[in-house]
Amino acid sequence: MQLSFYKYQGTGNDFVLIDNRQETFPKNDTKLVNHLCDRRFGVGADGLILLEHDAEHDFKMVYYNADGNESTMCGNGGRCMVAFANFLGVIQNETTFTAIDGKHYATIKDDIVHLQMQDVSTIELHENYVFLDTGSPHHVTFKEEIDQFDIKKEGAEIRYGKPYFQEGANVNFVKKISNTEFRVRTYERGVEDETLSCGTGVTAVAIAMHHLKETTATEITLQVEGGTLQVSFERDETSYKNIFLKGTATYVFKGEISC
Ligand SMILES: N[C@H](CCC[C@H](N)C(=O)O)C(=O)O
Repeated sequence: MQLSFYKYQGTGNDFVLIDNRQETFPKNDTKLVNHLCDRRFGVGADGLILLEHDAEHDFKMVYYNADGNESTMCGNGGRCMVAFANFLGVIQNETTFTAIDGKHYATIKDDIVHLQMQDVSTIELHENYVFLDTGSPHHVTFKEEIDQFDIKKEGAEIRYGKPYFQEGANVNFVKKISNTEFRVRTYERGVEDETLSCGTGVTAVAIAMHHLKETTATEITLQVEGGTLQVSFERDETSYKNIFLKGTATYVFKGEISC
């Protein structure tokens, strides 16, 4: 089978994007998705995302981790899908689309995408970490020596350990830079390694830092390995709302692969 794909990246979190509006992609073929994401035998990516028709909104995104399994919301992938939909002419400069965690409003100008994330009303405070779900599950913990530690080892120990076990969680290590800026490195579930950026992850970090009173800002800059992201939000007495993840989403190349 010949498969056309597009490669996009959002602050270094990279994806194989496929226009599946004709519904020809074998969606249950876990081995195929894993192969396409393989950085030596396939295209290479942190994940694969299908663009499909949606009954109510402009399009639907279906997200798969590099391990081949369909997974929960991908914030950087959502931003790349908005850029892809704009490139295909499916949308102009604003959209509402459907993902596994519900509908998302987004705007695009040049290659900057502002993506609205789901509201967050449950935040678990633990002794040395915070857990919250921003469309994907995130464990957030401080790491002073953020440049000098084995993120794959320490990230995997947390991701597979209690209370996550096989279902897992994404693990975000944070260092405060200022009241409005934090450095984040993320070990991603389903990639089972560090990614250069994690959209739902930096969203979780921004909200956790505000909740812990590490910041009074409601527009926060997150320095990630692959670049810089902004997260803005409003806080009412019960939840975080109007949460936006903002940053570049870039077309890299188009290709054909036989598989
Ligand atoms: N690996 C995540 C999904 C992708 C999250 C990340 N790439 C993002 O940008 O939000 C999980 O299985 O929970």
